[in-house]
Amino acid sequence: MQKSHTLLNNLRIGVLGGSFNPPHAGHRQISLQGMRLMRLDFVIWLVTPGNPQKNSRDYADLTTRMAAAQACAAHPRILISDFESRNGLTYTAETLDMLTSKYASTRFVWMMGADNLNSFHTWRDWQRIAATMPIAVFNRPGNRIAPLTSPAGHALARFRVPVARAATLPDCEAPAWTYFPGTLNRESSTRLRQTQPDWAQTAEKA
Ligand SMILES: Nc1ncnc2c1ncn2[C@@H]1O[C@H](COP(=O)(O)OP(=O)(O)OP(=O)(O)O)[C@@H](O)[C@H]1O
Ligand SMILES: O=C(O)c1ccc[n+]([C@@H]2O[C@H](COP(=O)([O-])O)[C@@H](O)[C@H]2O)c1
Repeated sequence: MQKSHTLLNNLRIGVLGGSFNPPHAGHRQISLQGMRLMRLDFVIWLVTPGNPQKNSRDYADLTTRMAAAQACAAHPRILISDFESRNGLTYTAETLDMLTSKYASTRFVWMMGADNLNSFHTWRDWQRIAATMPIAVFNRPGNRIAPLTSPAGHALARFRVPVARAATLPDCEAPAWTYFPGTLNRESSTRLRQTQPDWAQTAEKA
């Protein structure tokens, strides 16, 4: 009992926050890539009740996005969570504070696409986020160079851990981050909303 409890406490978990409106192959691909290269036990898709910088009236409801995420992930080590809505959270800084205080011995890594590193300096308390847990940034078409020279990329440059040492990232003291140039996935929720405008109704019926 004691042994399995200790094992649980030392899990390595990637946290991929997102709107998932709808979820897609790009989310799955970076989750599997992150899992493999950082030796993560699990990746949690943290389905946001609403990105504080987006208009949540444009979203499908949380239950629909969660169900679609479950169907899209279809992987025993990708977990879908409504942690933010259950705890009345929308800002990532607050979410990560609560996660790290609730699960003090879990090694968390915040995961995001390169487009979000470009705008990271506009997030509330972004420096506190960077000081809370290591960050994994995944390349995305159209974002090859800009993220590294973005205000946050620039400010955090000296804390960058080379991708060759990505397996150590979950063990690093924050701030620490790795940029994964890896396989690019062109999928986006924006494109899917255009090509499959009735995706939410389909997900609700499934
Ligand atoms: N194809 C992709 N490659 C790398 N990262 C991605 C990709 N798609 C999404 N992400 C990242 O996954 C996280 C959640 O993304 P989100 O749910 O907003 O999907 P999205 O495709 O970016 O949506 P939208 O097109 O509506 O902005 C974000 O950090 C985003 O950068
Ligand atoms: O906390 C913030 O200020 C903040 C600003 C923009 C985005 N976020 C979070 O970033 C994650 C990715 O958002 P999105 O909409 O690009 O999927 C999601 O968890 C959002 O809540 C957080």
